[in-house]
Amino acid sequence: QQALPNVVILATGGTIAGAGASAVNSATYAAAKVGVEKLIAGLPELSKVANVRGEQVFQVASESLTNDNLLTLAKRVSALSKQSDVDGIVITHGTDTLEETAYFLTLTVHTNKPIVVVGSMRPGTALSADGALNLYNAVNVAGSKDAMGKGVLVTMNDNIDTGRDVSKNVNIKTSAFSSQWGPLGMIVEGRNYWFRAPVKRHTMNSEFDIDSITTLPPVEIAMGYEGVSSVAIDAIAKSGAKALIHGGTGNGSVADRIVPNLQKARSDGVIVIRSARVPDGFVIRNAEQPDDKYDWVVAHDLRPQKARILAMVALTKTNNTKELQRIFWEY
Ligand SMILES: NC(=O)C[C@H](N)C(=O)O
Repeated sequence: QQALPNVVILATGGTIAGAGASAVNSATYAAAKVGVEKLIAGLPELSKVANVRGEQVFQVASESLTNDNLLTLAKRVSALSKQSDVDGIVITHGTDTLEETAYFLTLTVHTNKPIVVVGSMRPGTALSADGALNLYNAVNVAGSKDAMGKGVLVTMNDNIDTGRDVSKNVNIKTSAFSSQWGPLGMIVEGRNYWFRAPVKRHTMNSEFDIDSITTLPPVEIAMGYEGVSSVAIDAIAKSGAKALIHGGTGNGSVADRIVPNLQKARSDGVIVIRSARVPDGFVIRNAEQPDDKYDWVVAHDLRPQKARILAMVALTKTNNTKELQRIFWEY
């Protein structure tokens, strides 16, 4: 229909494409089973809000996605966003790493058009399955003029969150996703209600562009915990990783016995980035550790898995630690 927006659904798998043996199987099921055409056919309400077409990009549970998958998906999103017959793009995705893909797209796709990443916590075969409404909301937001220029968005459980801030904070339950700095708004019966807009650099305003990124450097994560040893750090430093994210305790603190190992990693050329394992953590530069002296970078408010995404993207442009720190403040 001419008056309706054109929305493309890129399907990648996950629980939103999952199927269980019975309606009571909300947690025991196989992810990534149902194809995109069947997802669309199962939701006739979509045809009233947008001209929808689907593409099956992958069919995997999101915990198994790779860096190459990320590049393939982002390049497809970028190409579609340049087409005049595409008004918005929805990506159906498993929820386990949805926040990482959403942040990667936020950083690398240059467009004002709405990009919405969506998943579900229950397979479509389960009682009170959440995927249909989440997808309906995603298509609505992707086809909305008022969603333009707000970066990559996530529509889970009636909320509209930014791809940058949102994380999976709960499993099993449908209230899985939330943002440290709050949602941007919510969607009810196909209408968007906005309350705030992102201020961190994203999409059109990003210095990174997926069209000129061909590979991502290896970046690994080592967690901090009581009784931590240097085993993970030493192994990562020797692996050829370009950066090591330390998911530190509390304010991104580092056990005194592993500080020399991190210093050694840095002097061997590995970028050391201090993050916090606290879900709503925040790392202050030169608090807890003398980052200037050690030439380390701090991850600002990013969780280890989000810091890894930004580090990979940033390292495609620079390995200067001052520049990397600027990037961590700005994105
Ligand atoms: N709810 C989900 O989608 C979980 C699933 N393991 C996935 O990420 O693909």
